[in-house]
Amino acid sequence: MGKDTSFLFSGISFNKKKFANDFARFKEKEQGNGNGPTDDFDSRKLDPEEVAVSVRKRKRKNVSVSETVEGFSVFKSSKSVPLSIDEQNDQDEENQLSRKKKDLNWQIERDALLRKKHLIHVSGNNVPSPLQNFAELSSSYGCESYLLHNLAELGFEEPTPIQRQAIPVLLSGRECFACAPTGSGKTLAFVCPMLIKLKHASKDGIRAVILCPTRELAAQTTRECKRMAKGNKFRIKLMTKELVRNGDFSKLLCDILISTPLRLQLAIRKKKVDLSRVEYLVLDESDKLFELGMLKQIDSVAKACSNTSVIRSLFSATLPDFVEELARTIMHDAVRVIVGRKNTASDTIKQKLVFAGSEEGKLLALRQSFAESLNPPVLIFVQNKTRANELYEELKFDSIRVGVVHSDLAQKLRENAVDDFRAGNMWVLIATDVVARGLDFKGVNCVINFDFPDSAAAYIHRIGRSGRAGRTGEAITFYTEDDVPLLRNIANVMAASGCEVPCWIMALPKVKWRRHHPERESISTKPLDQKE
Ligand SMILES: Nc1ncnc2c1ncn2[C@@H]1O[C@H](COP(=O)(O)OP(=O)(O)OP(=O)(O)O)[C@@H](O)[C@H]1O
Repeated sequence: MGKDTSFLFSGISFNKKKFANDFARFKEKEQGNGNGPTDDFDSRKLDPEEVAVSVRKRKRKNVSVSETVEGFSVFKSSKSVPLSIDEQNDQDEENQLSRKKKDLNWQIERDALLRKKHLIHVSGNNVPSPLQNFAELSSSYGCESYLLHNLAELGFEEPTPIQRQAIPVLLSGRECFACAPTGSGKTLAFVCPMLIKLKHASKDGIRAVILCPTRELAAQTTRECKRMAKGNKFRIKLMTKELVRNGDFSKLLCDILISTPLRLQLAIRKKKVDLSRVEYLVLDESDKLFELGMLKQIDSVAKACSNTSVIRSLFSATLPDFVEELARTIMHDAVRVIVGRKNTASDTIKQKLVFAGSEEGKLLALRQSFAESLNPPVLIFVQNKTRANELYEELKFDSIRVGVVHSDLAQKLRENAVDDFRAGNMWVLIATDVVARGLDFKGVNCVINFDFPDSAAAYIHRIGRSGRAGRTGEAITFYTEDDVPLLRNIANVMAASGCEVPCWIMALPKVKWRRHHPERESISTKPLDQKE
């Protein structure tokens, strides 16, 4: 046996006397012309370079290097063999791979912890990491300094949970449907990535569209967008009635267009706008937009945004299952982001239910509560326009500064009412659900549901006008016998956000909520002959 292979049998002694015949045959083969048994591994001369080549070959075939051969660790001894350049490269490659693997695991762990801390729940393939801070926008996503400067000027130190996750999702070019509590900064979550991705103003036509269910919200979003874009020359336009009538978008430069679905649909029909270059389409308050009344309008806008690489995103504080299902069928590889528990109210709002007995009882309770402590600004929601006017007529002589807003008012009056309330000139604003969604009235102390809301979602959005951006707020909901069957549904929302609810209400049977618009007695206390 050649000495080169002796390490394979170290510790084994061969009795040459006892196996003399075998030994003689073996000798013959060894001393022959070199055409010895090629399948006899023991007799082969092992050259270190050959070992290295074989290792590489084996590695390429995904065979582990530390694998043992017939019970012997063949490569243990290779420690003593100096590594060739190829070997060294292989080892470096391997080290790099294991480092990458470690980094990836660390990143996954870090992401999970951050999401857990901020109650962020995600689903989808390869969900991008949540933001640790706003600075990451520039280090990882090329955000320009004007935007970081604007964020700092507004006093936004940390991203809110929805911003932490939705911004990187959209910046990674993924579609997204997101649900986060009222007042949690969803607007910035879709405006910020849009500004970063569009980079600069261009003459290419409309590149982003934001749809909002009401004109007030569209106007507010336009303001917010402009505030964020300060220092950049983006053309950000609100679709007004005048623009639909007289605007010529072929001449009007516009990068980002904000509109209600109806106005945009009209403009599309009149061939006033070309949406074929739209890269971003946002449906804010998406569940409202997907309601029957607006679905057709949304459909025509979505079709007009014909660019196949358009990135669509859906945002709301309430995300019913039917919207999720719809979203899944129309979106590609979308990421779902939920902050907290889906369809719950903000936990900074103290919620209360008050039995008012009758319509008359509600007015009494309201006046009594104002007499005890009126802590403006207060927002009062009623069921319809008639009742909004009736309540306004009752309160306007009560020496409190009160206003009213609903969709029958002229646009200018609507705007004035909202602006006066925002500015603090008006203490109490009586409203229909037209201002229930999205409007950011800073510091509303109390929301009063004078009339029971017509759905759990309406309740969440109405009371969400207070307790915004981490502030505290209060919500009082009056109810009468007519509303008792649906009390449990509201109580569930209250309990989910940590409010106390009487046991008897939680013991009420659960009912499927249909649109709740009971016939209510008039609010007006005027004698019949003086009523309009
Ligand atoms: N990172 C931040 N830090 C502090 N405040 C913020 C931050 N982002 C947004 N805000 C402020 O929070 C408030 C609520 O934001 P926004 O209106 O976007 O909420 P929202 O989640 O869209 O609410 P809604 O569901 O009612 O539409 C605004 O006044 C906004 O300026």
